[in-house]
Amino acid sequence: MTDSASQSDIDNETALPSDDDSSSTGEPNIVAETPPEDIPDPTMASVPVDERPEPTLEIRNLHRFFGKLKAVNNVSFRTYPGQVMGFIGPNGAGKTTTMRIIATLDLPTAGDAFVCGHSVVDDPEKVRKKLGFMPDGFGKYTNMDVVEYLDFYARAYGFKGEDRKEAVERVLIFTELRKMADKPIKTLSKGMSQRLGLGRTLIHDPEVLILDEPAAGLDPRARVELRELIHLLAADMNKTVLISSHILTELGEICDSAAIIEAGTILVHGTIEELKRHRPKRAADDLSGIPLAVAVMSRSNDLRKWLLEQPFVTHVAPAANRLVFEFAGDDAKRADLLKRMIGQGFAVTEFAGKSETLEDAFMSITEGIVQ
Ligand SMILES: Nc1ncnc2c1ncn2[C@@H]1O[C@H](COP(=O)(O)OP(=O)(O)OP(=O)(O)O)[C@@H](O)[C@H]1O
Repeated sequence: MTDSASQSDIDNETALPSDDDSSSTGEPNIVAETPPEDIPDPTMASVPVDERPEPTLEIRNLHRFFGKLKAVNNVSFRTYPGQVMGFIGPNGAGKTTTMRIIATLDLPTAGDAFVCGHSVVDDPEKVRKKLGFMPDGFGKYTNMDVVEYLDFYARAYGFKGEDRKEAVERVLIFTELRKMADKPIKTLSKGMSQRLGLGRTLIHDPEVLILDEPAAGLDPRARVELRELIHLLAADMNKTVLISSHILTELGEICDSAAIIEAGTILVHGTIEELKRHRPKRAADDLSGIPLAVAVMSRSNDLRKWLLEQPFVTHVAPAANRLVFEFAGDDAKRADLLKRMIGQGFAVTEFAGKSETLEDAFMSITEGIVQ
């Protein structure tokens, strides 16, 4: 897993601009790129560099400034065929700006992105053939039928005759919109409408899919259905999917890795398991530690008071039928704490590390910075 510390190490090694370099002009002053072998790559961490496949999506030192606002500030990552990567961050973090650049709808202030080896700066036409982009909000021509809409996009991508019919049919079947083919778009539910948007993105059978908040506004069933389609695209059809969301838990089940971005900078990039285990670096005088949970058959209030007096224990709080607290001691001290607790006559039924959710990770990694 990479975090902001290692990213800044890379910056120093490659003489990328410090914040101060660009504050007066709003222009980054890039003099060297991150060497490809140093681009964050959590899913390939255990694969020797010379045995790794070619990435289908590679973002290299991407910057996009709007005046002095650093909407995207030195973002780098890679993904591969058959992988789903989550792009997670609060509002205004820089997700859409990054995705628009990958989709060749905007140009970077500095840096580059490569789709199947083609540069978005130098070869946008080649990128567009390989890439499908589903934006946050998209026009739907609501008076058109579903089939007309898909046919329109198939024409736009240059399909003719039987090939066009086949492309539309393939998408209708994949998105399970076949039975809605002749219905006007305005009669579709939000979930169906999002599936149609995904279908439009798939009409030219791209290798890389960029999906900006595709699950926003969907009810739980529609979310599950969309998630299933995205899983199929990667697992069965070997596509690379970059998907953004505010909600980490939503992506946990389908993503191979996720990058958490805030204020234009990737804070952490890792596999989902790595993100769950992530602990922010703490100041030397910060006494808080790993979260633990303890349950007792009775005398919970007494235990709470007792815990508050113990060394290395902080943040004691009741949660459901348990007490949760943070413990800064090592394993031996943790074992000693349990021994003394039992020695005090507490009937302990559970003493364990509190399981971390992706939401816990998101909250501990991001700070709520708004630029
Ligand atoms: N064309 C533009 N001109 C000026 N500022 C912009 C422009 N586009 C985006 N921004 C700013 O760049 C920052 C990043 O915006 P972006 O839309 O990429 O964030 P996001 O992570 O996608 O947020 P959300 O989840 O709300 O969509 C924001 O502060 C936004 O206001």
